[in-house]
Amino acid sequence: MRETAKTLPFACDPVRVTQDDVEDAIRTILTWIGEDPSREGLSETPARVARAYKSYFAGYAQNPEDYLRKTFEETAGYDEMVLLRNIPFQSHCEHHMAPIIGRAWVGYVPRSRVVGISKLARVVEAYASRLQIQERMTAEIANIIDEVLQPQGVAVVIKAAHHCISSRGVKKHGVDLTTSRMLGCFRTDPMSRQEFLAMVNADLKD
Ligand SMILES: Nc1nc2c(ncn2[C@@H]2O[C@H](COP(=O)(O)OP(=O)(O)OP(=O)(O)O)[C@@H](O)[C@H]2O)c(=O)[nH]1
Ligand SMILES: [Zn+2]
Repeated sequence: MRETAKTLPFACDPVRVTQDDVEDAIRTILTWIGEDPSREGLSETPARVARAYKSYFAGYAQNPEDYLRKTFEETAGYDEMVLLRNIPFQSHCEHHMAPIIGRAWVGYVPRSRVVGISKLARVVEAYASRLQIQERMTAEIANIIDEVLQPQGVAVVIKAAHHCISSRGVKKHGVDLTTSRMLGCFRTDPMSRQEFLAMVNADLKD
């Protein structure tokens, strides 16, 4: 019987997949596209690709919740919107493993505690460093901030270009996908929503 991902001994157990297994898989792909994996220029490529994948998908080893655990309460009662704008990210689509290159806007209205602003970007980074569809990534970022910080509201907008529709398939360049998730006051209060979207739109005009 031909070995498939299901019959291989390491199936579904990432701990048992070795660097050698990954390099073999890359050599298989190189052969399949018509290359000679043993030629000089490609001899180190399987190891490089394995390292690159570790980096692209570092988010599987991260728990985004952890980034939001440390909060600051001495805010003098600050209860207006906190908005981190234009957060660049790169991800990969789960259908083609092709790059998704985009920007995120993450806003929230604190109840009593605020989080270090770098942590909002770290949450984006952790979810982006996994195979994604943009809708899920958008929801995951908003949901985790809502769960851990329990703010008055959370709003997330993501605008991204999907290379799977530009470099292959339908081959449409210059097309972006915009997604948003509004929770709490951003969902129920049109003024909060408008204030947030006005800032996003101002950035999108730049
Ligand atoms: N909703 C959504 N779709 C995505 C995202 N990234 C990629 N896709 C789409 O996922 C779909 C996968 O569709 P399939 O028909 O199974 O794959 P395919 O035959 O490669 O499709 P084509 O890209 O049209 O060639 C494609 O329409 C992609 O454009 C995303 O973040 N969200
Ligand atoms: Zn895709």
